[in-house]
Amino acid sequence: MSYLSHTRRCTADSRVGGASNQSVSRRRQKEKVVCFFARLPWSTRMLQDSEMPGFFKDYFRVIRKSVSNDEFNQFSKLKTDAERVRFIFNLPAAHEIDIQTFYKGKSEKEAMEKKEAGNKLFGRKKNMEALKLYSQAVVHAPVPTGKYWRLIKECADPKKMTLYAICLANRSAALFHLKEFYYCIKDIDEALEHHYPRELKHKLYKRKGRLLVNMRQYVDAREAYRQALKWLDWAKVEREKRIDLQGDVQKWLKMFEGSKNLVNHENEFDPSVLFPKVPELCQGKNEQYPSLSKKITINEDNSQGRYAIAKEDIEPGDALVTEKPYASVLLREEFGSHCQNCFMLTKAPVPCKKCSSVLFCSVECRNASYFHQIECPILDLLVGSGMSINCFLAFRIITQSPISFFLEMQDKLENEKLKETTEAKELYDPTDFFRLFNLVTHSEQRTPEDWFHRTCMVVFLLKALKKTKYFEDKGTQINYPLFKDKVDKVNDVEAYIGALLLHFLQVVQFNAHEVSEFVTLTPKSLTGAKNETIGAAIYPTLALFNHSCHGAQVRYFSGNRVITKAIRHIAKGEIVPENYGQHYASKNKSQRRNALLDRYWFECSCEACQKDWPLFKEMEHKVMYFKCHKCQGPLPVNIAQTVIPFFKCDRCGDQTNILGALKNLQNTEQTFKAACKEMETFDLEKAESLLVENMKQLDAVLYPPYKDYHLTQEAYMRCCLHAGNHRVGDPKPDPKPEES
Ligand SMILES: C[S@@+](CC[C@H](N)C(=O)[O-])C[C@H]1O[C@@H](n2cnc3c(N)ncnc32)[C@H](O)[C@@H]1O
Repeated sequence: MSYLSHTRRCTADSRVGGASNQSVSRRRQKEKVVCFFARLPWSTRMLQDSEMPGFFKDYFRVIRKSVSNDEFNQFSKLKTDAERVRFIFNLPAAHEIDIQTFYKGKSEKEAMEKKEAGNKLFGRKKNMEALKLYSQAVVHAPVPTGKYWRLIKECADPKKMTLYAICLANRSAALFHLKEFYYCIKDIDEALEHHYPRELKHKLYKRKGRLLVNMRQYVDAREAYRQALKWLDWAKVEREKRIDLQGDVQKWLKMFEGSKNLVNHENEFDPSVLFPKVPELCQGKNEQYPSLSKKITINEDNSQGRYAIAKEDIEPGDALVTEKPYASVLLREEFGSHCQNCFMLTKAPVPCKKCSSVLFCSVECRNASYFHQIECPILDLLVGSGMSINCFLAFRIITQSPISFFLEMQDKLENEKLKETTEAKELYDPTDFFRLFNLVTHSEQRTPEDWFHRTCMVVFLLKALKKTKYFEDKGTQINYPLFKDKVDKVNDVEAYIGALLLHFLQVVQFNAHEVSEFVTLTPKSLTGAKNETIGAAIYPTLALFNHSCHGAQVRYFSGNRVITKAIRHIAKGEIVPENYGQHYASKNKSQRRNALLDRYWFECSCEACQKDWPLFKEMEHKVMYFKCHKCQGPLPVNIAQTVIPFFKCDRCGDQTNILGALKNLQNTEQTFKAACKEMETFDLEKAESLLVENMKQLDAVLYPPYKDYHLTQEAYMRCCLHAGNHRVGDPKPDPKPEES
């Protein structure tokens, strides 16, 4: 369900993420076996989504063509990001496109129509349907900002001024009947803050009073009834009716006055329950890396950079990471249904005050979204450029903080000792800008063409940013001339922001993650369920995990917060890897290694690559690797030819009788069957714990790869995904498979 009636139309030709999603689904079609590991689905090297229309392609071509070989040589010798930005900015060709701002503004007409349609359904007690229409009305209604008297003076149309509040109030009535009390109160408060007609206010306060009584918030309820009584003086009703209404309210007030110790009981309604539960980290928070479990720490070496390792044995099911993103961006096609700030599905959306292009789940999320105040007038321009979601993410890192924030950082960033100040032993705070800044960029390996392409994108983004109020922050104007109207000039502050953008375009290339939501066809079945991408985000601690084609964690989300849990045993001292979308069971070694080299610029040498593990469909299990009872070393056993159950370990020389292990394997079968039953009856918590037990049983006996372990992991991951962001509905359709 989208509350933005024109979002879908608009996405057909100018989506940020639509085409990316197509490529995800396409990949999934091919990877029927493992589909929950994907890191960033869109090509992380590309600045523009290759499948998307958009003018950036042409913009880049024009600039590149305008540069002579000599000029390009000059560019390739530049050393700093700011120099590169200035170079491209000073090219006349960079100013050949005219950047226009454009608000997808409010529509009084549309709001009125939706409200009227909602009223009809509400009158027929179709509250759910009415709620949807009222929500659309709320999104399209002009939001009066500023003081009432000022708006009157400016001759604002009084009807226009109250429309937003009336739509909210109507929606609150539908929410009341749907017993969605939390959202109902939120709507009432928002309506009262936005010029709800004073002659009707008594009704809203009375509704609020009833709700608060329901929620056992008696002190607040008394205040709401007092307000109702006060505003009844303005009600346009016959005298008798007024007396009636007053009597009703006074009855409640008397009841409150009469009761001793009137209190607000503990509010059962905690808004955090709206989010999927975030588990406690296994053994609690790591003191140095608060997003990690105590069982993990971060190491560093010359060949692999930083990576996570196990400080002690990790078992399947252990919660290893929970982290809020430093920045996140919702896919364009989710704009009509999810909150821009926290990515939650919105039940009663709150719109931007100026445009009707985006939604928030609450006033709090709207207030927390400084980035949208900046991006609002250029959102369609950015979308129309066809830039990838990665570029959007780099841009968001800038737009989510005011310019003053970056100016304060400037000296520190230029300080050569930056690395030292953020190194070892110190707290690794994922909200710290410097931690983000220090993520991998591989700048030293970039080609001049790569720098040129990236810098053109930066110049486009900078030109767009200059069209907003971003650079109008006080500090900038004092120290630097504002070139707001001079579109082809860049001052020091703008060049500095451009340099940061160039840096973060590189950071997101290697460190961004997709954010997903699990879509089930019905509320109580996982059959046909799919994990779908809804956005992208950057998690400064999770970004420190290196890749292995034999992934060790399932990743799922609560809003835009990431959670990971172990899906296999990892011994103390071993690397705790992530999987960057290249799993051994679904892609062969050369496919994986090529993709990793292409996207992440490293050659994978994980165990699956070194031993060239088979694909899932090719696992035959003639030879299985049992564990030596003494040293845990691998014992290769050819099941078909085995007569004597004793096997000598190559590592320690001891003999192991595998009969016990074979018996245990039979038990694991029972556990798996029991878990499947629980999944069928939809007791996913029970299923989850049986699957954890099953993984532990298998871990005790055999080394991977083998089918049973993989199937257990898959089932477990589905249970975890269901515990995270979840929607019931039709998954996005898979496009036709790619021609090979
Ligand atoms: C998301 S970062 C991982 C953290 C990174 N190692 C660091 O020092 O910050 C991705 C980069 O890490 C390196 N990397 C990841 N997995 C690797 C692996 N298995 N072997 C070698 N390098 C790896 C690559 O340079 C890759 O571009």
